[in-house]
Amino acid sequence: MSNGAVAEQTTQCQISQSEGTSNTEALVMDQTLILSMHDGMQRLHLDCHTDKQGVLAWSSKAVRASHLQINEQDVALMRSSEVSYLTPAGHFRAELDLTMENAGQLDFHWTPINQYVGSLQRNTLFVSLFVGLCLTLAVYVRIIGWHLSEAYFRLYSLYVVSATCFFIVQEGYLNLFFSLGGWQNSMQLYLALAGMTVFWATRFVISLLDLQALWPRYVRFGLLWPVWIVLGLSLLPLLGIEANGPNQVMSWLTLYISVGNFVLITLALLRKLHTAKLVFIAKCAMLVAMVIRITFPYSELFLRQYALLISMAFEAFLLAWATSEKIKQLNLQRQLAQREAITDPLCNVLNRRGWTLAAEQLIKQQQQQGGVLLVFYIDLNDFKHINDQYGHQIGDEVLQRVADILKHQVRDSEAVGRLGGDEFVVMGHFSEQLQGRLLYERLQQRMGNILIRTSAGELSVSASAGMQLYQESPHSVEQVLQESDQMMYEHKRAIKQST
Ligand SMILES: Nc1nc2c(ncn2[C@@H]2O[C@H](COP(=O)(O)OP(=O)(O)OP(=O)(O)O)[C@@H](O)[C@H]2O)c(=O)[nH]1
Repeated sequence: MSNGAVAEQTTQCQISQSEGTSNTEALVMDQTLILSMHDGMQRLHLDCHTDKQGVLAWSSKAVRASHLQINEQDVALMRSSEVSYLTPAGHFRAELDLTMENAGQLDFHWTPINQYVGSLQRNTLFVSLFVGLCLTLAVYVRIIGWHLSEAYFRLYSLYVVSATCFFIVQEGYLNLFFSLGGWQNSMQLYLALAGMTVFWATRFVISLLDLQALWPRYVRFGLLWPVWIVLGLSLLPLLGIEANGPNQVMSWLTLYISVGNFVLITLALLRKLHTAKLVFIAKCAMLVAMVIRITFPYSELFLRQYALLISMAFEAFLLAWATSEKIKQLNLQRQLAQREAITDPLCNVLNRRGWTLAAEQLIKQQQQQGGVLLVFYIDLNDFKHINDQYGHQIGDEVLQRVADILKHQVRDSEAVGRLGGDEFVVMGHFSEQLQGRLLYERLQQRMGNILIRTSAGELSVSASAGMQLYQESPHSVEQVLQESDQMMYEHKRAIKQST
């Protein structure tokens, strides 16, 4: 026998499905052996030679129960995320009893102990990092959205937490804390978490992209109803109802919902919907990881496990980003709506409501800081005549031009408003009385006789003005308006009497 053959014999197990048969398969240390198994209970006989301690393990989830005897002694399970047994150095014979949930392939790994412990620790660190990241994002988004009524904050957290828990259970990480075969390995828990993940994921995406507003019928009957059915079916085993039929329906419905969801996200992307790009990239990352996992179930650890984990964390991050983008967009819309609510659309100055709010602020400012308040109230003279003679559109141009002139004369801190019709009002707060008077004179001079260029030619417009200078803060905006309106009216009467 050559040296090579001796070395080979010292590090491998011969595995047979019945004792004494010559029909054996070789499990070489540090390599994977895939065996075809039928469902139900079966016994494997192992005849092993090795010069170092090893760990015998498999990652298939089809094994419901296992029991190993080495040299007729029971071997206890190692506490690890996967089912694993410590094997001794030297020559030993072993019997491995396996109960398979269904027929299929089983991947055996037999790894030297030092290598196994190293990879286990690396694995645990890696998983903790990504699971920690996902859960932190879920909590963070929930805290940010706590006081906001938008549903997608809650839905995001529920989705990410369900998906992370599903991953933890599926990969067997709870086996590190609880003895194997306990509740954490139950099919009920696995199905319930799968159902919840599909449910919250679908509802989150629908809510974030407002898909129901775009395709109300399809989203309602084609996605929301099926997703409720999936959730219901996934919870059936928890109520003690276990059957293969509902599980199959759930699998097919889940596939249909995922495809439907993906199609709508793609359509939303094509419509250039806000945040659709981020959601699309996130879903593509998950899709690629899942395809890899399904296509290469026995590939190396990175592809089998980490690809899904990294995609999950990447997806959680992108969806959190999409959620914050959505909030930014909503805030912008709100600000715009608030601005619109206080702005005069024709003249782009404050409307009565906006001006009243600004005036209240200026009165408060004077109460706190002292100084004077100037109020300048104008009403165009015979504006009706302009409308009648040149038309409403030219009238509008005149009003816009008057508003422009007023805005140009004042600082940003002064409130310029159109109270309605051809009435405008300016209010400013000044630390010195002189500053207020100077503005008044400037406005009065500018508004005395205005030449306005319109599309009907140059028009001469005049205005009556009322001015009030308050050294003591007025009681209310109404008082200010009443008094300055009165002054303006007197001015107008004087003009009319003189003509
Ligand atoms: N073009 C235009 N006209 C408006 C608008 N709002 C009100 N008006 C007109 O403004 C005119 C205001 O008429 P009055 O309040 O009688 O004022 P006036 O013609 O300037 O007369 P006196 O104030 O007495 O000098 C009315 O004919 C309204 O129809 C608007 O947004 N655009």
